[in-house]
Amino acid sequence: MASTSSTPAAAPLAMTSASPVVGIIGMGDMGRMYARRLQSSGTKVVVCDKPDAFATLQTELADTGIQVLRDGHAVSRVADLVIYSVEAAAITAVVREYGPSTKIGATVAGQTSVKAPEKAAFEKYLPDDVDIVSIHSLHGPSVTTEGQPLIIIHHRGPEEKVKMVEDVFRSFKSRYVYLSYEEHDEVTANTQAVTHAAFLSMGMAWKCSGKYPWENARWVSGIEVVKVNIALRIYAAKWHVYAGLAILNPAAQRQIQQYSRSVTELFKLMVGRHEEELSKRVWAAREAVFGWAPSEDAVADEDGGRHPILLSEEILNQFTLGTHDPKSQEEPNSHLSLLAMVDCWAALGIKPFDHLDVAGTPVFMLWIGVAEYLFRSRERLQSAIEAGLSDRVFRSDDLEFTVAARGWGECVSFGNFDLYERRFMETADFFAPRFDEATKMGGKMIKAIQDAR
Ligand SMILES: NC(=O)C1=CN([C@@H]2O[C@H](COP(=O)(O)OP(=O)(O)OC[C@H]3O[C@@H](n4cnc5c(N)ncnc54)[C@H](OP(=O)(O)O)[C@@H]3O)[C@@H](O)[C@H]2O)C=CC1
Ligand SMILES: O=C(O)C(=O)Cc1ccc(O)cc1
Repeated sequence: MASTSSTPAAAPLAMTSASPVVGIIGMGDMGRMYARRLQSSGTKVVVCDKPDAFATLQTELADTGIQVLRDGHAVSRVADLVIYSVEAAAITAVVREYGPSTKIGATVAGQTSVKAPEKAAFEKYLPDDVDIVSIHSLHGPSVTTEGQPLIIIHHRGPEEKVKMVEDVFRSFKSRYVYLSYEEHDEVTANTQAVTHAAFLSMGMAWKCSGKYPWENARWVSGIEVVKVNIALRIYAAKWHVYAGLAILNPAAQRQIQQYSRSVTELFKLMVGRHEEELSKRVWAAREAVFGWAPSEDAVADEDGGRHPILLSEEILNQFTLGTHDPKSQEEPNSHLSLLAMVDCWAALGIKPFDHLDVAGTPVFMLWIGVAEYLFRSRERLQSAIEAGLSDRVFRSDDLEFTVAARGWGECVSFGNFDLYERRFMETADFFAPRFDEATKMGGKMIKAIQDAR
């Protein structure tokens, strides 16, 4: 289905008088990042946010060369490529308002993380004489665009419009990935939505336990450091981004509900001490997802190039939390969040490594990395199973995690944005004092894993 281009660093865009004017509607984190990058590559950029933000935006961007216009009508009338970079829940209303003003022959794109509402809005409200070639950068605004996937969706209009979009974004040096609208939502449900569900559940479980994981003597190993930093990185970002891609993506429900089911079922097997059933299920999931038979340890050079080995002990041990010594004895931990993730992938027949190369976000890459790290060693996996069955100290954390995963599953199934915001923000407030530190460490981890690949 997907095809990717591996020539991100092609010749720089030659700017001529015929170069397209790029218009950006929505100057939040992503809109600003796009505007600045495009402007510095020599593209003419016109932007707007809501009309009440006009004056402030004009002052802020006064010396940048980026032209600030009053609203989306003004942007739509002059831009050859219009990019809607607004909240997913707002896309319908915003396109309904400004779409009809789009210049004849222009091309329209959206940055929204979930494409079903965007596609419906474009088809309904854009005039027939404009084309649709949408986009989605699969990374947050603080991550370099270089080498990251940039999805391009050719939905309506001639092939040359795709070329125009490719040329506009050439300076990003991103890796172009070509998908349809539907393929986009399927892939991002498998990669982003379910991954976020796991991290959101971890954060909420820690908050509900009333303790910071880095103050707990058990939170010392490399896997925990990744979990904590990525969870905090997600809670430090904007809730609507995660709510939109979970609630509005028709393909995401199945994954998120399965994750919640996997967590609950594995937890019940642990507390019921159903050793045989639990072991059988975990080892079968390992084989289904990673291809390693239960008797087989997976070491990089025995791996026959089947899957990339992403995280090594050296990489993991570069990162520590608090004053803990990362080399100290690892405490028993069921790693319920990871056992459930692999169980969920197995239950849904998802091959995470196939997605990684097409449309892996940095967060997804780290998540597969730690899952693979736990599962590739038979000893590590066996001790997680044993901890799940017999460790009593950790059980209350696993209970909180199970309740949190069920809660996120329900919240998404209700489609309730207000509830999502409340759950998200209450947890975010608990962790806020550590956001700066966690975001920096999360950034370093992402860089370390990318450099190691
Ligand atoms: N942040 C991320 O990591 C990524 C986000 N995305 C997607 O990109 C889109 C933007 O995300 P992000 O920049 O993070 O979110 P932000 O909330 O930072 O930006 C959205 C901006 O759009 C503005 N806006 C809303 N309605 C209008 C309107 N009628 N006219 C003009 N501007 C309007 C918002 O104003 P106000 O705040 O007043 O509502 C806000 O400034 C989302 O769809 C998101 O899913 C994609 C990739 C990564
Ligand atoms: O990497 C992730 O999953 C993130 O959390 C950052 C992110 C958020 C929204 C997107 O549409 C793309 C990337």
